[in-house]
Amino acid sequence: MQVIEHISEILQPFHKAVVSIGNFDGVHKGHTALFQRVREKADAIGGTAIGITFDPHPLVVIRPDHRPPLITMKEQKIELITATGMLDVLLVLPFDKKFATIPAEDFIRKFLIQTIGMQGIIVGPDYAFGRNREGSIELLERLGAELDFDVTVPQWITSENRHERISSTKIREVVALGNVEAAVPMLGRYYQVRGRVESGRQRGGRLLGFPTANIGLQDELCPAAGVYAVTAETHQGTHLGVANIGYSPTFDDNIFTVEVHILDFSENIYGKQIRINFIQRLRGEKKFSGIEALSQQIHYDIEKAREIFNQKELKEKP
Ligand SMILES: Cc1cc2nc3c(=O)[nH]c(=O)nc-3n(C[C@H](O)[C@H](O)[C@H](O)COP(=O)(O)O)c2cc1C
Ligand SMILES: Nc1ncnc2c1ncn2[C@@H]1O[C@H](COP(=O)(O)OP(=O)(O)OP(=O)(O)O)[C@@H](O)[C@H]1O
Repeated sequence: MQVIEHISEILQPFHKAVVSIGNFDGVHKGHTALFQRVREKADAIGGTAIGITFDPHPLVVIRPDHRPPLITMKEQKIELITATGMLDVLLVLPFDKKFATIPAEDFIRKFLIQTIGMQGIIVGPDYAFGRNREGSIELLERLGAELDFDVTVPQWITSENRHERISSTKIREVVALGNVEAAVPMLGRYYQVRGRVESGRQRGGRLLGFPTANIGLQDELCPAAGVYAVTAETHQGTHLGVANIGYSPTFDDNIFTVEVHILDFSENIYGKQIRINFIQRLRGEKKFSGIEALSQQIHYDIEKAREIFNQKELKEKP
């Protein structure tokens, strides 16, 4: 899949472009179903399957106070879309204030038709884009009749054990509440955060007997404070672990951290990028009477996490 991040890189329209447009935050099962339809339609007409997304997320520019925490940062989003194997091209359009003022009709005529060469578009049932959400399905259908492109609106994709439709919003809600398990059927994978290992307060190893890698997050969605069974991906592979998110109330410094104790692991990974996959929430954070009580509880947490891993046979990368 070719990834294009600047419009100037598009030198001529694509051959019979079939496109889908969206933020695609999380690249959830609803999004992958759309990509599948784009692939099928492109194959049917011998065309090019194209995804169009934006960077940063439009709300960061339009309503920064309402910007959602992201399920996937740009790098992971591109990786996941690539991994679907369904698209030929992904356009990641730089989104800024000027871009936000383009009327939807101009965007369709000048960009989608003239620049991209669009012959078909596939969007979900509520989709609308552009200034004031003018780029509605009705507008697409009207211009499709005039300019000769097809508009396909598939049914909502709902998750197997829930009756509501899958959406980035719903995934953010459940993860923010710590219900990371509920995100799995919607994402088709575990919820993951990525970050660089920063130095912590040096208490974990020395005082508690459980060294932890502290992770610096950027704009990603952080699961609710608490303790989780996780896997951690390092340069050495995938390991089992227990993560703690919160303020470590047993100590009084009141600093928010995301940290993971990787089981059976003693490498120095300061400064390295790691990825944490959230399998299950074990409990909320608690204030303990002292270091010994906390340390004992972490032993129990690890036992519980090992049981969960064994049940799920999660020795390898999920
Ligand atoms: C699995 C696990 C569970 C934890 N649970 C709690 C907790 O319930 N309450 C608490 O105050 N700290 C908890 N901690 C955080 C420790 O207090 C923290 O790891 C310690 O302060 C070390 O911090 P440092 O890595 O910055 O040195 C937990 C840590 C881990 C790894
Ligand atoms: N469950 C779904 N089934 C089918 N299409 C979907 C589904 N969810 C989103 N889409 C479609 O995917 C495209 C991208 O949508 P978008 O990035 O806004 O995702 P979203 O999950 O609706 O996000 P949000 O919850 O933040 O609005 C749109 O055409 C949208 O209608």
